[in-house]
Amino acid sequence: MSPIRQYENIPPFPEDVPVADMRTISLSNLRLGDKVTIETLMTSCQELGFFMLDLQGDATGGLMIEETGQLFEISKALMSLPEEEKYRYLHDIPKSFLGFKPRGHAKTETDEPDRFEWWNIGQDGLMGNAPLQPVPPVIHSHIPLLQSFLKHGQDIVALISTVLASQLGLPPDCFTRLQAPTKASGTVVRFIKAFASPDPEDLRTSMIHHTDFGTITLLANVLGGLQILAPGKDANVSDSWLWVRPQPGCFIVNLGDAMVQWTGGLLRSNVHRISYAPGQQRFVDRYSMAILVRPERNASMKRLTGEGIDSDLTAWEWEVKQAMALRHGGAAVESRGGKDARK
Ligand SMILES: O=C(O)CCC(=O)C(=O)O
Ligand SMILES: [Fe+2]
Repeated sequence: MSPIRQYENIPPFPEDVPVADMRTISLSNLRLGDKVTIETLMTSCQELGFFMLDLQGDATGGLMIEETGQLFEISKALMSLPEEEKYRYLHDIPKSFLGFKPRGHAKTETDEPDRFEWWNIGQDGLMGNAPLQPVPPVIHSHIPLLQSFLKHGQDIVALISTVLASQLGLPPDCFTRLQAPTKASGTVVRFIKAFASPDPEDLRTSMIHHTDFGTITLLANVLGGLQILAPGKDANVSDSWLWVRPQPGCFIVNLGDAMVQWTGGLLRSNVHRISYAPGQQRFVDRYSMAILVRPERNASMKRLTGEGIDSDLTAWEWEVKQAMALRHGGAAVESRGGKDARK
């Protein structure tokens, strides 16, 4: 999503790039149980695994629009800290994914260094499930804001999870009870800075193609740069990648691999990446922010419906395995689950 004022004073998203045809779901209509909205949600989660969630007109959504605007400012201050200060909060993979990931610590698909930084703030510390991770003062002074943003996000994720479970004929709480915010998990609030790409000779990817490995991701961005792999297309062909046009007042929502696993492939997690931003936007640093919800650490990854192979791993074991593949450039280039769009 993006608070409307973030769209001021940035170069425009160009009109002449191929964009993904993403459906927009009204949060307010979803909450009201509107039949068409629910069906659209279900279809989006089966065919693309991505949709736009319009927060406007919903009380919680409105608060999140405000909070996102404030958090973007905090993210800029955070990422502008001196390098040596940021390194004091370096993540400790695979023991912990929390904290700062410097530029170049992962690879792109061409085996070159990535060009983004992120900073993961764990839900456990924010919820009091665990001591708060070490954070610099710019974050420490805004913990209540982060907590409020996270709680509102949890509310939205629970709503989506419940609707999807019901549509699949499962107990409505079957997903929410595997991702209770009060239980230890790998859920994070993530601040991302993808660096400007002014050099026309160097337009490599910022963040390698991947699928998210949790359940549901809520993403806020303002500049373009996010690309999704068109269903059925080859990741190695550049035409297969579609830009996502950020929409003011909307979150981009996508499903992760845990949802595919639990539903035996009935729902889809789609490959995506951060490319350079399109048009004149590539001359500007790009900030994005996400809540990446993961199952509880000890949640079973056993299938709840559908067909396919069960997993005996716990959610935490599963995530570590996937994160290591991502770090070494061996990330999945295939979307998982779902069904092809009707022609
Ligand atoms: O910043 C973005 O647009 C996408 C980030 C992303 O895919 C991730 O953090 O998993
Ligand atoms: Fe992602």
